[in-house]
Amino acid sequence: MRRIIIIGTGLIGTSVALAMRERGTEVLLADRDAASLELAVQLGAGTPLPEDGPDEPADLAVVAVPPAAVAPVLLDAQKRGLAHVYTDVASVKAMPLQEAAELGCDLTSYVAGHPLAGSERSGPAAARADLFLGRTWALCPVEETDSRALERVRQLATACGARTLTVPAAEHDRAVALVSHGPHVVSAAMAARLRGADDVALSLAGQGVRDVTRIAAGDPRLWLGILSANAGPVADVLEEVAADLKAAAAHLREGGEHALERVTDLLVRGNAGRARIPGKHGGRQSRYAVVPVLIPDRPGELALLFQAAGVAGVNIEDVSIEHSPGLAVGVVELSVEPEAAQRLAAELRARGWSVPG
Ligand SMILES: NC(=O)c1ccc[n+]([C@@H]2O[C@H](COP(=O)([O-])OP(=O)(O)OC[C@H]3O[C@@H](n4cnc5c(N)ncnc54)[C@H](O)[C@@H]3O)[C@@H](O)[C@H]2O)c1
Ligand SMILES: O=C(O)C(=O)C[C@]1(C(=O)O)C=C[C@@H](O)C=C1
Repeated sequence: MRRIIIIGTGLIGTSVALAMRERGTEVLLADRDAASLELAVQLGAGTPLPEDGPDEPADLAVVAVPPAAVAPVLLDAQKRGLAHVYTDVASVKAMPLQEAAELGCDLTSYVAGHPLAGSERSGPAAARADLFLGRTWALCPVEETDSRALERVRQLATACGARTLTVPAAEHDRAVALVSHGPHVVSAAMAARLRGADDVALSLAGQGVRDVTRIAAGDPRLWLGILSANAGPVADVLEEVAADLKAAAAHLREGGEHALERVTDLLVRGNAGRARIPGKHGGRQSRYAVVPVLIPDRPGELALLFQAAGVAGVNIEDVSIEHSPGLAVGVVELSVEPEAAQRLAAELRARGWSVPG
């Protein structure tokens, strides 16, 4: 694709833009929020879409705004003739499709889409070009959809490193209620218990509670829009989870062999369900190697670490810090090109850093 337009330069829109820029596609960006647009431009995601549109329609326009804004933004883009083909990335599909039809959008050139990749963070600062690598990208064509439009959106997903799954919108929404929207609410319910947690409990927080609550950090406004647009299927999942939790609580209070067997049954069913999730721990594939470094909790340590990487001539592509409150050390994970990982580890060890593995 020669040129695409991204409307909505948040986490997903900017990530698509960065992925396509890496492949040499020209990207024109628009967002109603001037600061988001400016940051996306500074990150190298593309150039601002001129007020009066492009000189000729782009190959594709990606509408990357919250679910409730998809149909009106699509209608406006189509009226302005911004592109030949349009897609969106919203986490629900039936509602935007229905609203697009009601507003009189052209459904032949619009392919509803949803990349199953994201983050608990929002905005362009959290965007990354490799966000979609190895992930599934759902496409929900309708009867009216032009097959060439479908093919073009499939090309976009493939160019971003994802594999596509074509699925009817209603089926998509029921499926994501189970694998994405329900889990979000469950995570929020557990994380909400921590609001009143005391210092002892918080200092005992390990990886388990971090894993279970990571997605609870997501933007409540965006998530309310997602959940309310998929209310019935999400409520079905939550009722089943609630029934399991209620039964587990009752059996634990009751105690005794029989009751505890019922708790074991839930844990075993949990093992079986978890084992069915495809892929390596469901995690994002990355093209980078990760070098873990133990780092003392002292001012200036990170600066020294980055300086050592500079001396080794290694570019740090990404960095994350695992740090438990009150502990004197943390683990910094440096993401680097695979061929640079050994060189970096050797340089850091030579300078006295502890690099496990
Ligand atoms: N966050 C995730 O993990 C994730 C994953 C897959 C899909 N999605 C979907 O992607 C879409 C965007 O989510 P995000 O996480 O990138 O959100 P975000 O908040 O990071 O970005 C949304 C952007 O859309 C802009 N915007 C809102 N209304 C607009 C309008 N009318 N015109 C132009 N710009 C407008 C906002 O200013 C913002 O910059 C949502 O539909 C969401 O359901 C999110
Ligand atoms: O990894 C995360 O942080 C996400 O929440 C991503 C996630 C998901 O549930 O998998 C969340 C919502 C999107 O619609 C797609 C992906």
